[in-house]
Amino acid sequence: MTGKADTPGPRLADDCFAGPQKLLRAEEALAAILGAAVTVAEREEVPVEEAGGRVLAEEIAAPQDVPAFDNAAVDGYAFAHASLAHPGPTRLAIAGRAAAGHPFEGAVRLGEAVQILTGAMVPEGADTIVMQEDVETADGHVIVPAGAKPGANRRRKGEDVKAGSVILGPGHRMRPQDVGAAVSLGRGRLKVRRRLRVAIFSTGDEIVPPGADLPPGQVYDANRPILRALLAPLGVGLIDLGVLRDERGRVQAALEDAAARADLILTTGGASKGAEDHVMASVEAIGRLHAWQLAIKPGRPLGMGQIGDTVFVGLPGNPVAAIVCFLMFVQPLMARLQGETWRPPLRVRVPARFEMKKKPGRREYLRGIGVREADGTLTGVAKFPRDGSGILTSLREADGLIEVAEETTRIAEGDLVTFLPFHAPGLM
Ligand SMILES: Nc1nc2c(c(=O)[nH]1)N[C@H]1C(S)=C(S)[C@@H](COP(=O)(O)OP(=O)(O)OC[C@H]3O[C@@H](n4cnc5c(N)ncnc54)[C@H](O)[C@@H]3O)O[C@H]1N2
Ligand code: MOO
Repeated sequence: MTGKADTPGPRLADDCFAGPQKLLRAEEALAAILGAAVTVAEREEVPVEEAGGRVLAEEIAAPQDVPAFDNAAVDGYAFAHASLAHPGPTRLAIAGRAAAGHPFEGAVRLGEAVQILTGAMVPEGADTIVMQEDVETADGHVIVPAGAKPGANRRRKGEDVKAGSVILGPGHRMRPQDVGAAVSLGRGRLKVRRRLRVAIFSTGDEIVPPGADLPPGQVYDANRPILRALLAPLGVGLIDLGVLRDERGRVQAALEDAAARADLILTTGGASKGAEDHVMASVEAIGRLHAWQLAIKPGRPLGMGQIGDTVFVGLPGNPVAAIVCFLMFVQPLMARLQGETWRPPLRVRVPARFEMKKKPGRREYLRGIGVREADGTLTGVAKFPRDGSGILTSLREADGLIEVAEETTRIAEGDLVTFLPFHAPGLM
């Protein structure tokens, strides 16, 4: 089912993440990532029922109008508007019935009406429909009140989609409404990009797998399960290599294995400058590595590299920094690798319900708590009081990130700040 690669040749330019040696601004880092990464996921075909969440790899055009015929928007009576007396009401003879899937055979003549159900084809000769609740019937006749507008309650052929129009294009991640639209155009199968293969593992002599005993000085491997949870909604093929002992030979073998099987390798920890780290050293030995220092907080160190055609990202070890860097840099990278059109996340401007001072030169991602009225209306954003990048509580309590620009040095209560909500609970 997997199509042949449609991106022949090297997938990545050699040394594509080479960047300047100074602190990289967030937008420079993003531009470098978007500029270097190319689509690696081949096309494949899936039944439309399984296309939800997949990245479309073709244009979807309408071969015919949707709806394909004029139909009733309500249960009621269909007739020619020209039949109505002025001023009304008008008594029309009921000539038959049209139900969804069971059209009325024949034409509706002047002075006649046809009983019609929602979704049924509007019979020839009729152009207007009145709701069942608005009429009276007796002796095989319907009494239509005055005031029906011509064309009332009629859904027109092509009013949803016109024949020939292109409704979706390559790079679009299919949402439920897109799946429905594709089906309504007659599609049974869709060309999509195959799932990205993503390998993850954790290293660190202090890292202990979930659920194990915790000796003094050790910490649980929270980052790998965090990465899995971050990757789950993106629908990837996951290669979880677990927690690796911090030993050069093992780490290098794991990286070689991962590079042979995955499009992307994600690790956390050991990303900071000068770290005695086998992961970074191994990537350097068998591929290329650039130790980026980003002008952002949290999340300064970011290892960007490649092993053959496989992209390597070494996220910072502190969990908050790892998550922020995943959201801001890995998601756009994955979009690129999968041929998905990347769009910047939604940024809303809301009044600050906090104040702060900051040094210029660095972009900060504060953890934001939406201030909401009882009905959910957002009226401002508060900041979680503690900023440490090891304080996972800050993200657990947060509804999103507050993005504070590099040049900003002070935020006063009521100033408009940029808020990036994690998601709109309960909606698509
Ligand atoms: N002298 C310097 N020290 C540090 C710098 C620096 O530039 N110079 N940068 C700081 C910043 S900012 C960050 S972020 C961290 C990032 O360091 P690493 O990516 O090298 O990460 P580690 O040192 O390995 O670990 C940091 C922290 O995260 C914990 N960790 C690591 N892996 C996991 C895991 N799988 N699950 C849960 N927690 C994990 C680890 O125990 C450490 O507490 O460096 C600063 N220092
Ligand atoms: O990158 Mo670090 O997040 O500030 O601890």
